[in-house]
Amino acid sequence: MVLSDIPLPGAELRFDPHWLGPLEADALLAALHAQVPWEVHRIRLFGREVDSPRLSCWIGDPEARYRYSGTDFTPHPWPEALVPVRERLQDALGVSFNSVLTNLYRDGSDAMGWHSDAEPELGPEPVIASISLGATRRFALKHRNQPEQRLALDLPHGSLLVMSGATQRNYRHALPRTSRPMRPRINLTFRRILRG
Ligand SMILES: O=C(O)CCC(=O)C(=O)O
Ligand SMILES: [Fe+2]
Repeated sequence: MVLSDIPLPGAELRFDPHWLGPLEADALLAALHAQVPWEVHRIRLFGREVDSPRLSCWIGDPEARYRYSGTDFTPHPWPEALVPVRERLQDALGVSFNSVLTNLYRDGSDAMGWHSDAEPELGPEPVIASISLGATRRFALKHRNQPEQRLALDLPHGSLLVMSGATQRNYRHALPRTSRPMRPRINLTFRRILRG
């Protein structure tokens, strides 16, 4: 496992395209597909409540309650398949994570719009560890007020992207939809909720 820095002014990004081996990644994808109680979360869009264009599940320790897109989530318990993944991430990064937001993008029309993970309960400089499984999708970052500062990064099966430092304060990110045929993709964003 090799995490390399990705240079982007005002951000702190580390990336390993092969954090999980292909067989490990296959097994995790299959287990999560089966074990996670996938839900359609409601999000606020231009002042209206709509279904989000993906399936999601909020997982975490019991005290890790979280407000996301205007909704309060009580976490689901950790599925067995995620227990060793959390341990390995914590050992590798020296950070303890008490929750993970899982998203299932069923095909290329499932997506996530521009946002930053800057909720107050994550603290001022959160470490967010993002594992991708399944289809390779393009992840985009753009600076809040310097439009020339932007980055697009393909996130392959088994990859790990770590966002930390001022990344959430300075940048928004998104997972755009695509018209190309896409198999399903699962993304896991491990987080630490500071107050219970
Ligand atoms: O699916 C992705 O790669 C991004 C997910 C994300 O930004 C989030 O869960 O906050
Ligand atoms: Fe995010």
